[in-house]
Amino acid sequence: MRSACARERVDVNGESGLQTLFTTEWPVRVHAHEIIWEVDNAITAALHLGKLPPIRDRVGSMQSTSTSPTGRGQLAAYRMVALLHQYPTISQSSCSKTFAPTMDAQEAKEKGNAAFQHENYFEALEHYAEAMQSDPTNHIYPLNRSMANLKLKRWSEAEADATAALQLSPVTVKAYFRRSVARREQAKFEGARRDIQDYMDAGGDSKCADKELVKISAAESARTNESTAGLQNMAELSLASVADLNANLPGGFTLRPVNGKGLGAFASRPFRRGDLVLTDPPLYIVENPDNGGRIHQGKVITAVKRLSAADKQVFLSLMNVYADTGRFPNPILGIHDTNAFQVGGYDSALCIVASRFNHSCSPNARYSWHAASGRLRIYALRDIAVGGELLVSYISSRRVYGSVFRERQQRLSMSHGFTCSCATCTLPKKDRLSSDQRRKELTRIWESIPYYNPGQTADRLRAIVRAVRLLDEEGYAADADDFTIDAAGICACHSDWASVEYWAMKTYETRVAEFGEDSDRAAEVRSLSSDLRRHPDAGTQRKQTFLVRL
Ligand SMILES: C[S@@+](CC[C@H](N)C(=O)[O-])C[C@H]1O[C@@H](n2cnc3c(N)ncnc32)[C@H](O)[C@@H]1O
Repeated sequence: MRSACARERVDVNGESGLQTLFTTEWPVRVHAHEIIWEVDNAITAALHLGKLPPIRDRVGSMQSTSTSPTGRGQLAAYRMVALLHQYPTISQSSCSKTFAPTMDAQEAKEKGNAAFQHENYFEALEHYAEAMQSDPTNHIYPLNRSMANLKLKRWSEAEADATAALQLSPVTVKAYFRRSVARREQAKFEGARRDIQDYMDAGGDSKCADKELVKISAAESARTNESTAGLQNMAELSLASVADLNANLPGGFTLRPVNGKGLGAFASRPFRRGDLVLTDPPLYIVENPDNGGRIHQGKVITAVKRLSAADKQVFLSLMNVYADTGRFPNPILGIHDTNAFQVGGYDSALCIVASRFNHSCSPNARYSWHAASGRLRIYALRDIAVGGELLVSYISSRRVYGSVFRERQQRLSMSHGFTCSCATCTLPKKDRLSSDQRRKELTRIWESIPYYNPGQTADRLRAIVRAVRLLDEEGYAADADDFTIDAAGICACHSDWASVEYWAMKTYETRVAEFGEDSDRAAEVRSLSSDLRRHPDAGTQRKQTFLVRL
């Protein structure tokens, strides 16, 4: 064990304390928590002494040269670097503020504790989040929030909070324990066991540790016996939670874990192009400011707070892709942003079941808002066999089929917070380049269409045919109507009524299959052929018959 004398030195002078820490030959039996305790202490002292910058430099250089024979000194160094990253901009004058929790934070924590005692875990989450915002240096707030998240079975959030508590204070025994539970529930057994080891190293209760290790082993063997295909990849939800979710689905598909994407929806019956897969009433709808560029945070929070307890629970079971990023300190906003659909112009709606559908850059299904019934619908864009994943596109038509791999990756990462791993984005390089070529050509055609002069109408129609074929080759089963509607219009200018009929019918069929017969989009083109006959541009060009067809 370390001598009391060394510990005193750490207490009074962060810098020399650290020097002691990293130049001492550590006996093998020294526990990690002791080193970490020292490191934590040294940082505190350094902050008070205003000696943070020299310590930061020193740790940087010591990281790779720790003298600990057990490797634990190195672990401590890494944790220390993590800790220092929390304070990169702290000036000497702000040190005391950093370590003196504000009244607001304390008050929020107490409100959180009161809510927790009354089993209002959801409310507790919010108070702890407020406390964390007012005082991001106090490990107790994320620690408490991790417990509230455990009660709500929000395992990945509980794990993230426990990690945050440990980054702020690496000897928080409870945080190791809570993180182990959260990891066990997510089937991260190795991490869960490591946490229990750290829990014991940090002085945790050995009986509790033993019980938890038994639970980890039981969960692991239950999982090994689990025969359902795909469950091996499950990282977000426990088996029981997935079963609960499946019990409440409308039919036609089930939810299953998909590698690296959380859950996804898989067909449990065959679908034909145009079949209605789902009609989903929103939990809530909020108006977004600035034409949908940003979410209206206050309105979202109010809408969620007004939900029934059961609906709140369902809401909280949804994915929060921002949980570990700090982009949305309030998890409500992170969940909303991950899952909400833009509907009816610039509003956003949260639909529980539809939210489980993953994105593809070559989707086989599409969501559309049916304003008359106030429901979000999902239609099959292609025939889908039993077992196929139902995939929608989260970004609008031309932005998907007209964008190459890199542009789509960037767009989805910026606007939706994830790196797309759909089948198109993970094609082997050669095939991906071909896909990029097709999408570039689609953009070129789209941009060139308005510039064909009246003498080149046959070429314009041929370009439209080429575009529809490219969509098909690309496995992109939507949006042919973007092109066919133009073909109908241009044929009307030349009074080619047979062609108008043909292209108008193609456009209508697409809209019916993709949005439903009773949709506004289908209604817009239902009488396209007769509308075009009356259109002011009809017959304005030399009469001509075109035989260009798909
Ligand atoms: C609306 S949720 C979809 C359902 C989600 N998979 C679940 O488990 O609840 C959106 C999240 O799913 C994941 N996801 C969906 N499509 C994806 C894709 N093509 N590639 C990678 N992750 C995807 C991302 O984490 C994204 O933030």
